[in-house]
Amino acid sequence: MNALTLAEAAALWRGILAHTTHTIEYVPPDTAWGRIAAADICAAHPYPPYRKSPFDGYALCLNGKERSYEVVATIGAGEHYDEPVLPGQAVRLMTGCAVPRSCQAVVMQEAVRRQGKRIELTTIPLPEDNIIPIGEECLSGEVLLSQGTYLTSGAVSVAVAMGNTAIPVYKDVRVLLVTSGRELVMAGQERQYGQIYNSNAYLFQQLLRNEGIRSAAFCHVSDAPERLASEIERVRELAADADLILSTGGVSVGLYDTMPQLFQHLGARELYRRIAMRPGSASYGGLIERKGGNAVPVLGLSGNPSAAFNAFHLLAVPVLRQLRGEKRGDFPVVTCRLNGNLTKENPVDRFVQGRLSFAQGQPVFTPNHVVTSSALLGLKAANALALRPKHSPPLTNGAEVPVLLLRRI
Ligand SMILES: Nc1nc2c(c(=O)[nH]1)N[C@H]1C(S)=C(S)[C@@H](COP(=O)(O)OP(=O)(O)OC[C@H]3O[C@@H](n4cnc5c(N)ncnc54)[C@H](O)[C@@H]3O)O[C@H]1N2
Ligand code: MOO
Repeated sequence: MNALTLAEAAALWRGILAHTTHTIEYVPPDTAWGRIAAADICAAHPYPPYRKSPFDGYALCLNGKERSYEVVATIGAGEHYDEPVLPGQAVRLMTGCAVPRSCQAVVMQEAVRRQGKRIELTTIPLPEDNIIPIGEECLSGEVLLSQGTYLTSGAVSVAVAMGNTAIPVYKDVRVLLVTSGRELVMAGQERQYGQIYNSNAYLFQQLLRNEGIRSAAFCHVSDAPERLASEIERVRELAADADLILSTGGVSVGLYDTMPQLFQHLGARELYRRIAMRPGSASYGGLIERKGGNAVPVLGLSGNPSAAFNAFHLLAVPVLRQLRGEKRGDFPVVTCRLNGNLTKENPVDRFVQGRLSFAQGQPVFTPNHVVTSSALLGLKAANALALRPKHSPPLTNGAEVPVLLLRRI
């Protein structure tokens, strides 16, 4: 059986996906969240675009050491006052207002005494005091978000703030998610003895959303031999417009582990059948060539929940990010103090599931209570994987351990 290390599999996918053709489309900002910038997104104007007041107060046309000013106008944010303001005159203005051109400083309203149309300053400001200059944060034409950036809500807000109305993004990747096994029932269905809920379907759908995939096509196959032919046809139809096929379960050596067979019928060329890591070693990789289009990666991940979670992050996320055109898609590695013991032998690379948290400001890794492939309950809080390379020694409480944080930072 063809087993690769995780590094070998990752390099194999990187090489294959380097040939991916990405299509650009322009979308309204409210649909850009989670998409990947398909071009550098630039500022259409400087920021701020005008001399801006950070306070509710008064803009002054300075008049030497004079403390008494005449208030000649009042403006709110969005309004502007274009009449000349003479030395000794002031304009009452609100936070965010454009400071009138002939004013040199702003004073907060708390720093003046107002009487009728006049104000009395408690201190005399210097020129440019309390005025945010044009272009303090960026100049017109500056690159705000480079091509390949994952668009967070903050990134989208910046693009909008800087005058971008149509956001260039890569056409989204269509994912087909397949689960397998007669023992599985969906939430809300009646569970018979010997059956369990199809929790991976819900796990993967949300993990895909975290990656910006709003909705994935979903299909469950029973793994019953007598249904294989019809199920292959059903998956074939759904797979016709998929850019990535992701499955969980049915990839090991059991009699009913029929996913590799199913993938073969879809025209997949097998790349590997096993990854030298724990958990998640039961893992299929394949590729379906498409005439005139990108080849479709097929990732058949283990059905065991913990193994599936690990393999999703370690194998599927890098593939998905590259397919979507994201640059810099790696998870960060954080050196943590171990809160617990990692005593298992490591005959192959091991990725121990657990939670990264902080104690007195220092990162701490707490392994899940049960760390087998089939473990389930640790998933409720797992956000990290401790890296235990092949042949690395056991670690005890308090030791330093490198940890992959399964989050974008
Ligand atoms: N004789 C051998 N048996 C097994 C081997 C082996 O090398 N020789 N490998 C073991 C390893 S390691 C793993 S991991 C599992 C992987 O099995 P599959 O990926 O084929 O998955 P299934 O057999 O379909 O299911 C395994 C386990 O997970 C449960 N499952 C499956 N799908 C879901 C789902 N969508 N939601 C929740 N739980 C799911 C399933 O009921 C099984 O309990 O094989 C070992 N066996
Ligand atoms: O593939 Mo299994 O998850 O190694 O444990």
